[in-house]
Amino acid sequence: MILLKNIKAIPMIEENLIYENVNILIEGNRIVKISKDKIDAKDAYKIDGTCKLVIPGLINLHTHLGMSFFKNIADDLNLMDWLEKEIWPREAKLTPEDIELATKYSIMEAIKSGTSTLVDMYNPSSLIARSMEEMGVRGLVSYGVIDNEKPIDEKIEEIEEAFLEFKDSDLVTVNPGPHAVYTVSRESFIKLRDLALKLNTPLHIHLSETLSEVQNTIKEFSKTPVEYLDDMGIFNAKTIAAHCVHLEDKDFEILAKRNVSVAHNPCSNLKLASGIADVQKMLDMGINVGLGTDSSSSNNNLDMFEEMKFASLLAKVKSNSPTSLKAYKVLEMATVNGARAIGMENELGKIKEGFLADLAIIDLSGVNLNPLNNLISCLVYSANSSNVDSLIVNGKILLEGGKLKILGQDTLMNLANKRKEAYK
Ligand SMILES: N[C@@H](CCSC[C@H]1O[C@@H](n2cnc3c(=O)[nH]cnc32)[C@H](O)[C@@H]1O)C(=O)O
Ligand SMILES: [Zn+2]
Repeated sequence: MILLKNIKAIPMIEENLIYENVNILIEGNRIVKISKDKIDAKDAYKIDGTCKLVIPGLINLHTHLGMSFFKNIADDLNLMDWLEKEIWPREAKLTPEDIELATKYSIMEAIKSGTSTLVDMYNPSSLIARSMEEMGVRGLVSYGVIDNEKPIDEKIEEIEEAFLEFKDSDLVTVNPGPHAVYTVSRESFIKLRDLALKLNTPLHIHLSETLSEVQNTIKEFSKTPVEYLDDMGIFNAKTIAAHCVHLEDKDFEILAKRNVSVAHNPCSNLKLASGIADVQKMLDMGINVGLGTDSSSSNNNLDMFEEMKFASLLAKVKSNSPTSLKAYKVLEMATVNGARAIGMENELGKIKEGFLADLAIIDLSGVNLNPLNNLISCLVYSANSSNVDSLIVNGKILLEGGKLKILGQDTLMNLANKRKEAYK
């Protein structure tokens, strides 16, 4: 049992609602009681909430955890130059041991920035899922598929095996992740969709990220990437589509009608000069939009606070209106909407009795956060990951007082700095 005592909370159950002073009891992996009155729980581990704020753990809806060795070595390029000239040749050399180390490094970075759930796209899935379990975070582990020499049927077998291996896991689910329309054939797309339907998992893809992706697809198939996938029935599976930067009006309509969730990655889109997604329009049309960082090689960190601020500021410029994407809406993207995208909206993304105990605690004493006025604005416009004090995932404390409770931070950092040399 864990008891958070006298803490401020943003429960994300009603716009702008703040609990000024509450007690929250966690039993097992759930929040069991939230009360203004004293909660008696003698045996509980107590966390003093003085000068602290608790929010739902953040949900990073799109990332590639295995890419942390490539941070800050392939900057200032557009997507295809970055992938083809710099990233794919290096990824071809990555050993499974190094993918594990890079993944754990990224998970550490995520934990320290208040992220409790990660939606990843990489492989091998069983290794990534195991790394998430070992470090205690929640995740959707999408097996990234790019068509190559390895037959698609073999990959499908691997995905199914990994899915079954983690079927009973409290933390992770394995699912298919066809990379994009320019790397995956029609036949593979359909097989991976059928697999997602069979396993009852989401499908995770990159979609309409750059103008050239859209132009090439129109040239080849006389359809936008969104239309091309829709005509194939891909969105029959519950889809998480990363980016959606270049959409035509009919594309917005298709995404809304087919209940596709979008993972918005503002920093990566800016850094690769892909463009600015029209998030306000998506939200206005009822499209579920969450927030992701993409990898730490195109971002170049996994700080969801930075991502929230960029999302809000960019939406204002994009729609030429400062009232676009107000702070509370961005916070929703990083919590409630992320939970909806992975089908967990009834137990994740809010601070509510019965919900899973995934909570991030912010230390409100930071100089950058004070003088303290509106707590919601403070989180989105003033905070960064260094203000994260603690993280609880599935009822377990992973970070406390800014310190990792599990794997040694120094050990991971030293190992990663040594191994990165192999990929320069
Ligand atoms: N190499 C794997 C597939 C990995 S899927 C994930 C892929 O997405 C790539 N990636 C990372 N960020 C982006 C992005 O923003 N757009 C498109 N691809 C990306 C990443 O480099 C990686 O190759 C295989 O075929 O077995
Ligand atoms: Zn990506």
